[in-house]
Amino acid sequence: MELLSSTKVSGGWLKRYRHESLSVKGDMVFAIFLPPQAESASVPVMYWLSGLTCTDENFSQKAGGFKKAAELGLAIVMPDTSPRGTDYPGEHESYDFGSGAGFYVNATVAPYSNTYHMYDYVVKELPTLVEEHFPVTDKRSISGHSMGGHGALICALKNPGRYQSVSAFAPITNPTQCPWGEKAFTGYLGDDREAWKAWDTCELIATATERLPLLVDQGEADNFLEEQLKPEALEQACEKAGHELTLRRQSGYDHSYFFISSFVDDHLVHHAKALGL
Ligand SMILES: CC(=O)Oc1ccc2c(C)cc(=O)oc2c1
Repeated sequence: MELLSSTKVSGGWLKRYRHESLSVKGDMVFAIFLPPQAESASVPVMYWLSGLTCTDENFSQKAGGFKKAAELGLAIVMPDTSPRGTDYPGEHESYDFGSGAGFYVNATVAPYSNTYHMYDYVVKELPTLVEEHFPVTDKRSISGHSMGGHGALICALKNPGRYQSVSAFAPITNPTQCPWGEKAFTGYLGDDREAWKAWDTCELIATATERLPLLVDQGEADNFLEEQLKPEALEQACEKAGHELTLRRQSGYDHSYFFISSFVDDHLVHHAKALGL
């Protein structure tokens, strides 16, 4: 692992690293915020999954979450949103597919299947690395925004026992039924729509064996609300399965990090409680 930068913030430290990833067969960059408590004890971790076009840096620079995380004694790990450094057909042509748009799935269609294994990376490889090298416990929570909200929800639903809590900001709730999801899943998973269901929150809710309560914030002035995000589909799936959902529709808020920064403290407190802080 190569340390790229180390910055003191809110009494803790924000560090960025580059490392060689086996899951994506190439270098990946991630950031970790270590609260002041990590100087004398191991602390639990919240994984933050960012959305389309983002990198490990968006949460650090725009969410404003480190003051509360420092107060709570919570580490935050922020991975990148896709593998980098390849040049597959279509990889750099649009904001919603390829580079910066890994969708937190394991691609099965060539050439993306060679390296686009963001699910394995964020669920297994990165936590193993983080727990080996930093003063953190194996108590984990997961959250994210938009494409990353979808990622957080599927990672939790597909891995009972792995996370203590899950939350999301404006998540893509039903990717098999919206344009962003249909485009990404076709490119990464192929034409068999049945295979897509293993990566769709609304489908996974029906068969979830663990019933972690979901906390979701959604801005009502979000331009992507009706066509892409579909919170009502999540509401219906949760209602049908008897899965606890706190869906907060926030009046006037859009899809930006201004929205995230307005409610990030609530999510951090939600995770801290579940993590026993
Ligand atoms: C920094 C920032 O604003 O990030 C951002 C902007 C737009 C989007 C969209 C449209 C989708 C998504 O998944 O993430 C995302 C993130």
